[in-house]
Amino acid sequence: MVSRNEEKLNSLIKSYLKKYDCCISGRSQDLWCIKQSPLGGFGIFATQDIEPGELIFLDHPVLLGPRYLNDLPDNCTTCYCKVNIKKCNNCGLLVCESCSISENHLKECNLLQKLKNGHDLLEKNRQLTKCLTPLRSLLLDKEDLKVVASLKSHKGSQHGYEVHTLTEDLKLQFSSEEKEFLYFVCTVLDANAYEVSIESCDSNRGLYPLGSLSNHRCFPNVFHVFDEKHRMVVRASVFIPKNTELFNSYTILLWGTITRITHLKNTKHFICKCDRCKDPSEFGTYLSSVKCKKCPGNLLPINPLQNSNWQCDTCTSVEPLKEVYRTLSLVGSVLRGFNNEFELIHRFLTKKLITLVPDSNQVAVELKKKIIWILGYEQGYLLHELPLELLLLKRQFCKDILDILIKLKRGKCKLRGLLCYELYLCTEELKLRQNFDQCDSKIFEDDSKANLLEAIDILKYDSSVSDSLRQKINENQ
Ligand SMILES: C[S@@+](CC[C@H](N)C(=O)[O-])C[C@H]1O[C@@H](n2cnc3c(N)ncnc32)[C@H](O)[C@@H]1O
Repeated sequence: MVSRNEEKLNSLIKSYLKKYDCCISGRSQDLWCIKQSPLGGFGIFATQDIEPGELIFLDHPVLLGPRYLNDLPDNCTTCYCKVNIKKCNNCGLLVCESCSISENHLKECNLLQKLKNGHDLLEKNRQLTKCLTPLRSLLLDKEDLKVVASLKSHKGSQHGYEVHTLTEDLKLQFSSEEKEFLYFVCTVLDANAYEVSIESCDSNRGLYPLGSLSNHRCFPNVFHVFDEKHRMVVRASVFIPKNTELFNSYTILLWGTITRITHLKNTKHFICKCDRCKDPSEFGTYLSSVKCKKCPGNLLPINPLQNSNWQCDTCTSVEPLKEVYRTLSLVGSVLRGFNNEFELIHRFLTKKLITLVPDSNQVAVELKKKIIWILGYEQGYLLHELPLELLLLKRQFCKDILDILIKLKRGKCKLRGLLCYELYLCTEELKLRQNFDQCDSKIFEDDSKANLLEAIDILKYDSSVSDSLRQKINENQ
């Protein structure tokens, strides 16, 4: 990483965004600036009061490509589509018919011809694809290289495994400078890259230079989606007063504190000490809580930032941390075993899980999310086929999770948008089936409209929404 200061970083990032047409039209001044953060390093700050939902910045990926996964889907490595995909006869990368002769693919193909040094890549194309994102850095121009060099990188032997795959498994030949640079890029990607959903699939990662400068808080004040040009669209979740730092979240919002802290420590190498992490009940959500064995109360950590014992919020009895971990890892391991089997999930949730953890525990929430997207989508459970009680169950689970988002002070975010849309679909289906008296029907009508408008507002720039929601968004423009 090159030496950084506020002035250099602001000017570098602003000219980068201008080069890629990411300036927001009609605005005389940016709503953000980069400053030293009290958390260490740099962060992004509001230059004026920002209203909920306001567009704060657009960002272009300086690097974009597949994540390092063994089960990558068969998408075109250039445009990410799934139509007419074939293996390139020269480099082995999967490309669609039109991209096979595109400038972008040909540049990558030529680079690989140079690097492969007589070795055959055709049979190893899956290994190659998962290393493609850092490899693409060898094709960046000088200005973009400067941008990458200005970003934070991680140290440690757990980073840079892609270089090992490229040199040892694929036998690609790099100069020592290229190898060192590739290693650096991998450590920058690990510190900063975002998971990007393209074609409804989350197996891509993108390095967004301005997005990379936002620090983490477990109750973020901004949210982002990716548009059809793969730009990151960052908006305010809540009202953000002038000079406040803008925070993203590097974890899944509905994870409990233990899971978030472990994830942040292992992947981003810091301990978050935000108000949510410090609060035993996580703003009253009880996301990581377990049931007390002695009374109907819930156990909470005495000090969530230390390995403290847990105490019941009702009878005050104390349980050793080891025992709580045992319950949490038991219920967590069951979660991984479920596919989209409604009956099994529902039985486990209502008969077993509920005896071990409160119904807002992160595992219960994860199962409720699974159920919300089985009911209405899986064969045998399409919306019009659902018995009334399952339609009401889906609706209730949407409301339960929306309540948790409110307690977490999350404001607008992608999950809220998706849940509001599911609630809208449930209410429309209920309207079709039931005879309400006039008053009920008015409440239903207002509710349904408000949910649809909220979903449209939150997800209007998101290229990964379903066709039916996209149609509603287009009708509303
Ligand atoms: C994506 S970068 C964020 C920008 C970074 N602060 C910089 O100066 O470039 C991620 C790194 O920022 C730091 N960071 C982010 N959020 C933090 C927080 N809440 N507390 C402490 N450090 C944090 C950690 O070092 C983390 O690995």
